Amino acid sequence: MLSTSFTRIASPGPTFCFSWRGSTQIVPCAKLRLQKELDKGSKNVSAVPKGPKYPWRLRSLKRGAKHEGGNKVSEGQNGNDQVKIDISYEDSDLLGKVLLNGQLAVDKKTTKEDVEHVYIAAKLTTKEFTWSCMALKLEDVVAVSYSDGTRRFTVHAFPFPNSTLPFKKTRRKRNDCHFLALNSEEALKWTEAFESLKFYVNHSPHPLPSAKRQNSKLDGQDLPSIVAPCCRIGRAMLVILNPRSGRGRARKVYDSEVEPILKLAGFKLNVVETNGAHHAQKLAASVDLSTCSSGIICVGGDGIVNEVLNGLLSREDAKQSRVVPIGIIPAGSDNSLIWSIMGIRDPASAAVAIVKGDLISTDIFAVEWTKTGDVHMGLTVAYYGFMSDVLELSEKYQKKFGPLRYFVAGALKFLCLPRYECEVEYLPVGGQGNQAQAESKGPHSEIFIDDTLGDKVGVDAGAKLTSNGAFNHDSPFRSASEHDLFSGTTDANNEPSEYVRGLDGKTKRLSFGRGSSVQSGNENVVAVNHSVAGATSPSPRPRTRTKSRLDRGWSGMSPGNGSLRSSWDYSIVDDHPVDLFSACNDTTQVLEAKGIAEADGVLATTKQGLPQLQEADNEKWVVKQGPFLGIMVCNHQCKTVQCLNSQLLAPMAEHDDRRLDLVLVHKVGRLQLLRFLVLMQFGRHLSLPFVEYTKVQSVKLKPGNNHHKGCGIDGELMPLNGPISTTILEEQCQLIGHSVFRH
Ligand SMILES: Nc1ncnc2c1ncn2[C@@H]1O[C@H](COP(=O)(O)OP(=O)(O)OP(=O)(O)O)[C@@H](O)[C@H]1O
Repeated sequence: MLSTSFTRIASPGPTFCFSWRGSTQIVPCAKLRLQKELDKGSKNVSAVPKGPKYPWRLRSLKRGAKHEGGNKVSEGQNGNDQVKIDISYEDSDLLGKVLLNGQLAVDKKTTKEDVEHVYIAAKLTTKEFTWSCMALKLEDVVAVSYSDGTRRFTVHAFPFPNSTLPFKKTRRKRNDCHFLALNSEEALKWTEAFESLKFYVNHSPHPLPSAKRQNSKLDGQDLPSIVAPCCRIGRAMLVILNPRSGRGRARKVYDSEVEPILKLAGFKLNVVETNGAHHAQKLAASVDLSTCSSGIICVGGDGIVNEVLNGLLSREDAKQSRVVPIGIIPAGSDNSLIWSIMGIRDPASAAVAIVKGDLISTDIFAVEWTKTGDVHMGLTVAYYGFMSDVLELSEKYQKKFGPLRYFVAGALKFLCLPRYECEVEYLPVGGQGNQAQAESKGPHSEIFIDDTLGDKVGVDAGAKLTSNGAFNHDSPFRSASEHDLFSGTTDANNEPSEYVRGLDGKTKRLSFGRGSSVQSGNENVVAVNHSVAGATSPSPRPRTRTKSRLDRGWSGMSPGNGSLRSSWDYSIVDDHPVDLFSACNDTTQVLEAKGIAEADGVLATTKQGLPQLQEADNEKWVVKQGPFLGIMVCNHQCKTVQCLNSQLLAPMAEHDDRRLDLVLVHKVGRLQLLRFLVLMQFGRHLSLPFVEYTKVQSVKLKPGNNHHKGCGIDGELMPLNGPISTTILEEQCQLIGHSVFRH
């Protein structure tokens, strides 16, 4: 059902309102056109809103006539003054299914006896509540109040006020609409209809009958003759509020904008203010879950949500705590999580979303400190480099500048732009690794595998090799499965291709398990480290050999883009440790070592059927090292509300795709960094040649010998005193709310 109406109100101009997807819109151009038509006294009214937002068309609608499609056009009571066009699209679900039709009067709440209530047609659909030409979107309705046994009820809504100014920030405002039903049974029907739509009904007792009321004719009809609907049991929630969030106004925001909504909707709230860092984490780790059965609401920034998540997941009863839903009230500096996932950034909208009670499953990533085994979970982004330095510096300015502290710290860091040496290893999703490499436009010179050869063997010809890739034996980037590989398993995917099968014996041996490509920033040499079992494998002897076309072709030559995990590389350096960040100019040494290792038939002898082998079969780790400006591992788009609305760090990220989006920003000068920051405001920074973007399953990072010893996880500064690895967890967490993009 699509309802369209335009009304001439007080001033001469008619307003043209139409409802589309449950929202009432004013169309200025249509308004003008309609006004012209009406002023001309034309009997034909043509309103054709254009564009994808308004896919329907009204053409040549004659007042009082029947539209060709059978849609009824009814004339208003006052001739030209009010015209209501009611277009029924029976098959469409624009305004939802009709639940209840009836007559209601707007309760003027006056004590005067002689006030006459005019009953008008009202309708409740699954999307809207309409009476006369007024409409309330149900997504704005929070609760209904009903005085038992009377014919009065109130619908509490928090809609956005209509604003004609495009840049004006609008806030939801409370709008209580009071109604009088024809009798108490009718009133109960209405409240029951709302309740069937999962709205909370506040039942207040019948007001004590005053002498006046007892005499009243109307109240005679109010006598309760039916049982009141049973209202839902109040939902118990723990509210953890960070009073220092944002500009330190979280408490005020909560009291004025959030609590009234939650209380109206029947929530039982236990509000606790944090008294310092990690308080929220401790609370979430120790709270009795039965006291917050409906979830925990975090009032603050992303940091407080992160603390609550980590607290919940650290519990012994993790099975139960993991499913505790988390609600977010954005009162912090940034609130990237709720803004990116739900498109909500004002506290009242967040509260309304919590009231609706929908759940959004969101991926969780875990950052593990390899040396200590410590794990910290995150929902938004883990980063290292410029951003973590800015975060570190910004903490100094928290009190002085509030949310602006990031700008101040960013500007200061920008002036003394450091370089961040580190090694990044990642596992791309679905063979993206090679593609990512092929498309990589980094400023470093790279050597590509011979395209012709690559084509011939049916591998990704784009796989490229750069060098500098020597890794220490004790490289941290070894997960459980890597250890298995490390202990000498081969990759099943590294069976020789048809092409390789045709090669001579030595070359054939050399063709196993290529593909771990190492990209370095600066050197245009090739390093393909291939190796095998540490302890059990014979010690590979370095041998000098010149780089041949065939040598270059080794990398990535296994069928199906088979690449060996880079962990294979470590073992070869086992006996020949090479400083990670020293330029490995003598790449031939590495190549040679690889050749020897394989020539010695180590691969064949070390294959063992370890359980993780299958899992590792198709994994192709890509290693990059060199100076970077930033390494960001994003779990969602990472929008921020700091600058423009269009700013997003990872434009292609999804919060629930079980993937991480890796953004690598190579080291560039200030001007280029400025370009990056500006383009990021429009989400167009990926086009820059020094930016790489890959969807990954896992990322490992080993910081170089920098002075930068911090990384950020969801805005929390963490020490980075060793290598870390970031992976998506199997489990997801539940955020309370829904995406506004859905509507
Ligand atoms: N009472 C408190 N006093 C000082 N710090 C606190 C207090 N409560 C929590 N914190 C710390 O403040 C950190 C940041 O809080 P939060 O993320 O809520 O606000 P924000 O930094 O303003 O917002 P955002 O993270 O979105 O930028 C939390 O991680 C927590 O460690």
